Amino acid sequence: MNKVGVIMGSKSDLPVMQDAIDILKGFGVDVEVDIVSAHRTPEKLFDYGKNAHTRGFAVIIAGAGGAAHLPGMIASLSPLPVIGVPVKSSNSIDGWDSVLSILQMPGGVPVATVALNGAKNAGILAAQILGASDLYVREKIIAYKEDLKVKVNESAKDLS
Ligand SMILES: Nc1c(C(=O)O)ncn1[C@@H]1O[C@H](COP(=O)(O)O)[C@@H](O)[C@H]1O
Repeated sequence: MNKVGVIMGSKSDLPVMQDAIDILKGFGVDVEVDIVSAHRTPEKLFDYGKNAHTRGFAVIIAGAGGAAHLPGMIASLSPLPVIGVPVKSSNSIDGWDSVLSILQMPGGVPVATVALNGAKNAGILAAQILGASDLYVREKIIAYKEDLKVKVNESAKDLS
């Protein structure tokens, strides 16, 4: 099965990015996690972006805070779909710096951007991309959606 690469600019992003890792593992998807920084490890960034598609990855989730250039730079180098997770880092401008850095990509280089700290949705979206051609993962997504519905309906029962 194809893997999902989960990368982040710093280990300090891990508490947020863990949500993507957990949900993907729950769907039975292989995940490889790494720290890659456009600013601090530019050579590693270049190598990762150029070679991810030859290493068995089908989708890349990239999370970063502040001047979050990691997702966009990976998208510029890789033919794979890139999902960007804006992370609200400790010295951020309320997370807006990261949101805008990841969201406002120039035409031709898309990054599918989720909400601030929205790593869980990034994981679900990555699984859905795999599920377009992988029946096993698709069935997991269908079951997940069914479970969401059941939980909401059960929570509504408690109201009366
Ligand atoms: N935005 C980037 C990039 C990048 O875009 O390549 N590399 C690190 N960072 C971000 O800097 C913040 C603070 O990092 P530290 O906690 O290590 O100081 C993190 O949220 C990281 O994603």
